[in-house]
Amino acid sequence: MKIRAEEEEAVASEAPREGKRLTPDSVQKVADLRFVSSVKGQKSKVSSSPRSSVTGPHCRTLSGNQVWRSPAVTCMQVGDPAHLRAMLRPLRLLLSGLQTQPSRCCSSFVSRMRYVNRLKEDDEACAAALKDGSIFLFHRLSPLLRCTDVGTFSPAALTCSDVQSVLQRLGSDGSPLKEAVLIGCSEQNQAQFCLDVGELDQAAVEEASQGSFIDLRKAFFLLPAAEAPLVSKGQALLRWHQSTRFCGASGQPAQRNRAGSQRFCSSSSTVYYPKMSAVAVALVSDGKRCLLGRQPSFPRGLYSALAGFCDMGETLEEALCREVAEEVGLEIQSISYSSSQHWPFPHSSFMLGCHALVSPAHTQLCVDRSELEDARWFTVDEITRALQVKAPPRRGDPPILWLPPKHALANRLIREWVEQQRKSEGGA
Ligand SMILES: NC(=O)C1=CN([C@@H]2O[C@H](COP(=O)(O)OP(=O)(O)OC[C@H]3O[C@@H](n4cnc5c(N)ncnc54)[C@H](O)[C@@H]3O)[C@@H](O)[C@H]2O)C=CC1
Repeated sequence: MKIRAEEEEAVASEAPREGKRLTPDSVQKVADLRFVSSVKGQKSKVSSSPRSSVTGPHCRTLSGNQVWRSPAVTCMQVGDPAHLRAMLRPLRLLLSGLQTQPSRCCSSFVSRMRYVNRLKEDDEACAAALKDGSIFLFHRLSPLLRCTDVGTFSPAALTCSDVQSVLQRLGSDGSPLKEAVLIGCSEQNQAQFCLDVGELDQAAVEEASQGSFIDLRKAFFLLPAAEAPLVSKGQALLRWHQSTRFCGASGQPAQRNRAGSQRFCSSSSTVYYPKMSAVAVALVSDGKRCLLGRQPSFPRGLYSALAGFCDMGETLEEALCREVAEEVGLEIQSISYSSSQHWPFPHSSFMLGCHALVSPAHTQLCVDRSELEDARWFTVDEITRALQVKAPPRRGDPPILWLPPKHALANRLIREWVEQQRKSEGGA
């Protein structure tokens, strides 16, 4: 693509350089300028009409915060037979945009994702973004939470200067800030980082930052569903850095990039990226009942969907069929994918959730007691009652069924199954 001199200048003026901060907006402006240039380039190849000129990209909001951008609008002289067509073009584009994927999308979501991607690649831009960003503190992998006015909990988002003053107050020179790891970008276009201050006294940091470090197992379930993934991602990245300081090939220290999205060993030229283990989780049904199992380590009364780590080289379907065969001795007939989740316990897993069907003629369980303490079929009424239970059963309480918490993918699969059963009962 050929960009003319003044456009190159315009692109350069928006492109990040020394002393100029990279923001989601500047990333978008550069993309816009390049886009206009590319349309001009394409136009001159297709048509050389002197009456046509490109004025710039055209935005319109279709829904929510999604802003779909149509190709650049071409201006025509009034009186030109093409004038009417040109005037109707925005309407045609809007209508076609409702039916098909537009050719280009520059929603604020896209800008944020591109911005985060740039920060991962550009150490200087990332260091600058940290100064304006928000930082989530952890102490030995426990996130800092604050209690809100309405009694709920929220991860404490500190500014860089807040963290600097906390560090200074505790006699630190501020160098721990270099260990901050990029986790994303907020909807307010602020880069988000996490930082473990485990070297400092926990109570002193809590006092200085007006929050409490809470173990992730507890924190995860105290937080609203929208905020729990943020702390779980932060913890997963910090844990990965703490356990991947050295190269497995050379034994030499592996250096991290500024964003903390990778580590590199210059001795063996190996790049390391954060890792997750793939786990298949399935809610097995025979069409009328669903199958749940429990491990001896589960809290009293808790039953969950069957799950297992994917073996190297296995597909999701193969892993599910193997796990169900191993754990309860059943053969799966069909699988439908539901959704996925990052699960931080005990270490990062990438959970892939499915619904699985077995033949109603072959539902006899043969439980492998080395894997599961128990597995049972439950009716939709039993599950519906269990979904109403608000607190786990205490010692001495009569035995009741207790289901995984709402943040867990297994809970989602169970709710989806109940909904599906109710629908088919209604349809029957
Ligand atoms: N979010 C959710 O809704 C659910 C999450 N889970 C999670 O899924 C994971 C797997 O579940 P289970 O198999 O029941 O757990 P598990 O912890 O009982 O693991 C079973 C066996 O897999 C092996 N293993 C452990 N880590 C591994 C790894 N990284 N890669 C390969 N093999 C490994 C070990 O031999 C272990 O004994 C657990 O981390 C569990 O917390 C399980 C069910 C629901």
